Amino acid sequence: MIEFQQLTKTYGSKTVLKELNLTLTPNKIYGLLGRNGAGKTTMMQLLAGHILPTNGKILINGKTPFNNRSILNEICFINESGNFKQRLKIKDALKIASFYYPNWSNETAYSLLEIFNLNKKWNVKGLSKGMESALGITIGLASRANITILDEPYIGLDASHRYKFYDLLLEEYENYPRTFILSTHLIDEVSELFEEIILIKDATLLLHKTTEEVKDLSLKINGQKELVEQFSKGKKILYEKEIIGQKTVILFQEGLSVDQAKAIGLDAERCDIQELMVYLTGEKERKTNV
Ligand SMILES: Nc1ncnc2c1ncn2[C@@H]1O[C@H](COP(=O)(O)OP(=O)(O)OP(=O)(O)O)[C@@H](O)[C@H]1O
Repeated sequence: MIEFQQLTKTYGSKTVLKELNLTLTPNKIYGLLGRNGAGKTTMMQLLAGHILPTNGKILINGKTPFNNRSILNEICFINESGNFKQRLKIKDALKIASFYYPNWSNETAYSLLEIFNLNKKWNVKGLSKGMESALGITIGLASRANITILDEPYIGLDASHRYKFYDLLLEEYENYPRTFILSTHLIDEVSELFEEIILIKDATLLLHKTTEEVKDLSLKINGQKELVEQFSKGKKILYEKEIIGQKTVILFQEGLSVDQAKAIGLDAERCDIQELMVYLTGEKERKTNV
């Protein structure tokens, strides 16, 4: 169980996270989402015990991770870069990780190296951005850490390797259930993996729900302007666009029915997560349409 309790992190006068409360139950794949600078990496650094909160607490099974070796051995945090010392060879990086993580799987590590076309004798120093990402993913998955945090580790990976990674992640998760926390801007590719979505905006938690719940809060309707406006009246509008008498609106609130919208002659469907995140985290959020 992971608990963020009234967690605040400031850097100088900047509040990066403000009185954040969040509880994560074990063995799920979480998507941590938000715009650039929203505070995702900071949250992950706090969880991984790399930094201390300014106020509030972060607890893993009731204990603070900072300086707590037994908890930290259960957490694998892979960043988008800079995970490994440049002077190491790949095999040394794997060896160090194997000492650190009690559930480490050498078999998984070496099979992933093969999948990602990495040679254990190569120096970390000479790796391309994509290769370094592949090494990060290899260690992240082979660690079998109870809490595996992947902060945009796909940077530089080509599409075919990214999709391979998504498959491998699911395979690992099914065979060895554990908590994965993934931060990404490639939402359309990854959102199917997420069981729950955590959305950070303006230093606060905007939303924490299952992926299905988030989708069910949305409704994209399209049709004759008057009909769309009639249906939208009193509802929260995230987005609207009008072209020659036709209107498209994205609504976001509890209790929106696809069938009800269709019954009055509108095209209606749920939104995909990528589209929703764009509008939910947008600069301007539309108020309720009255
Ligand atoms: N060590 C630091 N010192 C000062 N400011 C910091 C520090 N670390 C992060 N910040 C600031 O905190 C804010 C949140 O940064 P963070 O890296 O957590 O965002 P993020 O959501 O991960 O962004 P991105 O999606 O771009 O990676 C940013 O404004 C950043 O400049």
